Amino acid sequence: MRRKPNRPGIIAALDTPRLAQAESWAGAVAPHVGLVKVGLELFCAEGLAAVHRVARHRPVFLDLKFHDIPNTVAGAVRSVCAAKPAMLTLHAGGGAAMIEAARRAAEESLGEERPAILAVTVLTSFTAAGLAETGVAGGPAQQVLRLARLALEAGADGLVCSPQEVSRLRDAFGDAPLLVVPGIRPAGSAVGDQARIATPEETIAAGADWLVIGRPITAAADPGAAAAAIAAGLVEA
Ligand SMILES: O=c1ccn([C@@H]2O[C@H](COP(=O)(O)O)[C@@H](O)[C@H]2O)c(=O)[nH]1
Repeated sequence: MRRKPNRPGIIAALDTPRLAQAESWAGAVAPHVGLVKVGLELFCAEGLAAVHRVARHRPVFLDLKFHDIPNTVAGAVRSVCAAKPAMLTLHAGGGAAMIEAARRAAEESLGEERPAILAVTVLTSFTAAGLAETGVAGGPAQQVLRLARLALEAGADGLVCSPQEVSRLRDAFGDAPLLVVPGIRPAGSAVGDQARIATPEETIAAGADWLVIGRPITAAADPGAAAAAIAAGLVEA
């Protein structure tokens, strides 16, 4: 299982349906990032082949956000373990039994080499109002803490949360959980569909382990240079 990084790092999100594009980005950013992300867009187009191919550049954060009955999620985890991702995600809202089944399946598939199991708490695109529309009152921070406790008690190795919950999670759960954080926007970059955001430096200062960064890198004229600039900012921070 992938342990905590020696220092906080970047996961570059390769969000494209084209494997050739993903490989080109992976090659360009590899010197500046710790992992590359394969998400739904690339996986639905190219499947496990994409994980094998981009893993030639950096270890893979497989962000498919499983959310189904425990037996189905366990089967999905066994299937993706064939490509040996370093980390995979599921929705904490799938419940304790689902998370326990996922961890067991990963352990049975790969033993010590298993991927870290990360539980997605509240998507970074949610505002408090949007979350209330789904029937969750009390706001994102409260719901993130509730789901984080459930997920960690069920055996998750870490959490996916927004930059705005990182320090509260550290206060509540200490240093041990891996905190993997999207919703990162360097000063001046387009916010897009993200809602709960912060800069890379603010997020590291709050206690994140990994920053998941997509469009601020991949939409840049030179993705390698964009990743290098963000990484340099983190070293200074
Ligand atoms: O709550 C979440 C969980 C996952 N993501 C993923 O992170 C990247 C962010 O990309 P940007 O282009 O930097 O917005 C993307 O792949 C999401 O699927 C997230 O944003 N929020």
